[in-house]
Amino acid sequence: LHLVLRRRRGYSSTSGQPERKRRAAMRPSLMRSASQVLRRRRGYSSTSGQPERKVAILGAAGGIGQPLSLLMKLNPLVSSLSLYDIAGTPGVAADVSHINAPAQVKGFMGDDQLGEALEGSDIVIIPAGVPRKPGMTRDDLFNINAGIVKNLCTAIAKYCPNALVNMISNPVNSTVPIAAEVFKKAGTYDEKKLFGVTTLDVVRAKTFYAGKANVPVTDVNVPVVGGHAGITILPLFSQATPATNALSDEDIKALTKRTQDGGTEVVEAKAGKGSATLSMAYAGAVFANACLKGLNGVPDVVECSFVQSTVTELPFFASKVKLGKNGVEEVLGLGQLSDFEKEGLENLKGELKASIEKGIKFANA
Ligand SMILES: NC(=O)C1=CN([C@@H]2O[C@H](COP(=O)(O)OP(=O)(O)OC[C@H]3O[C@@H](n4cnc5c(N)ncnc54)[C@H](O)[C@@H]3O)[C@@H](O)[C@H]2O)C=CC1
Ligand SMILES: O=C([O-])CC(=O)C(=O)O
Repeated sequence: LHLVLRRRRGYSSTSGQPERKRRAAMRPSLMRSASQVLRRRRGYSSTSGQPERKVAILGAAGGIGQPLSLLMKLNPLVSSLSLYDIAGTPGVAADVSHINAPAQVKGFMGDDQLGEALEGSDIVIIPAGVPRKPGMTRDDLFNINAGIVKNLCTAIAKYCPNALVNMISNPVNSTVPIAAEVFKKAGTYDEKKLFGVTTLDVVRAKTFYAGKANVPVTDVNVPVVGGHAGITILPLFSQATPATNALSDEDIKALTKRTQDGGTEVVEAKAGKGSATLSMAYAGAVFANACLKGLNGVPDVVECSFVQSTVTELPFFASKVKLGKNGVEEVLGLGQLSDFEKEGLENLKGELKASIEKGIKFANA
């Protein structure tokens, strides 16, 4: 009886090993080791079979940086995690490095370690810079954050010009154009590799829609287009899935406004102690994971992001983007818009254009 039970559970009647293992053991060992050597030479990990991927986080000791470091350490697609900040990274790196997940963690602090932090990176995530306090707009952060982003991007152009850049630092509507100009000047600009992270807008739109439409939040998808500040954030609830006719025009207006003001809602609730950090770390990890999957050749990876674009007359615009082995594979169009969304689109263009131009002007000053 014991033997019959073991066989039913998938154990071989002869070796006593589970069938899976026994089949692997029968493969010619020479062929196996030759293919392993080849895969390792091509940059594949010897243990996971995934390509080796290095992710650097700049601003890793901050409110977003710390939980984002934790989430990226937990991502099985990351083999090397480089944590950079102007202060505090030795502690964050030591702490995160004790987690028994595969990524090798190293901390880097200060300008002279920035090059080493960046070298060989496949993805650089930038949550460096100051956050808002109540009463401020994201544009009020420009004076400090524009310079920080400019310096960090100058180093990226030098040390890892082929990396995908995930820009979180605000104002995203200006910091992404700043990065583009810095890379153009350095001769390294590739529009397929520069992303403004707008995933938190999508995360919020999904959560708020699910709550109002009373549908399971994990099933929900909502594209969010435009930019990442106030009215430039345009959720397309007419394209939300699962579709519902339970929402009135007033409901859609209220959901749109709540999504646009989501950042301010958190800033006010934190009452001077910064802006969204935990939900942003989650959103940043979702977007970086999508970039990693794209790099690794997973098909049909689509996320919204603020990228160089011809979807409208503006040079940068957030919309659905298909991610691939080189970053952006395709910038997808807006699809069918409701009249309310068409009006929102026209209304956002002035502010978004001005923010983009402000960034370009700063980088070239
Ligand atoms: N894209 C988005 O959806 C969101 C963007 N943000 C933005 O993210 C940025 C960071 O926010 P928090 O983490 O809350 O701020 P924080 O002040 O807690 O952390 C920022 C970190 O950046 C570091 N830093 C400053 N200058 C640096 C430099 N030159 N190189 C490397 N690191 C440097 C600081 O030392 C600090 O550890 C802010 O600009 C905020 O507005 C925040 C939430 C959402
Ligand atoms: O509102 C802020 O300042 C931070 C941010 O971008 C967001 O939470 O969407």
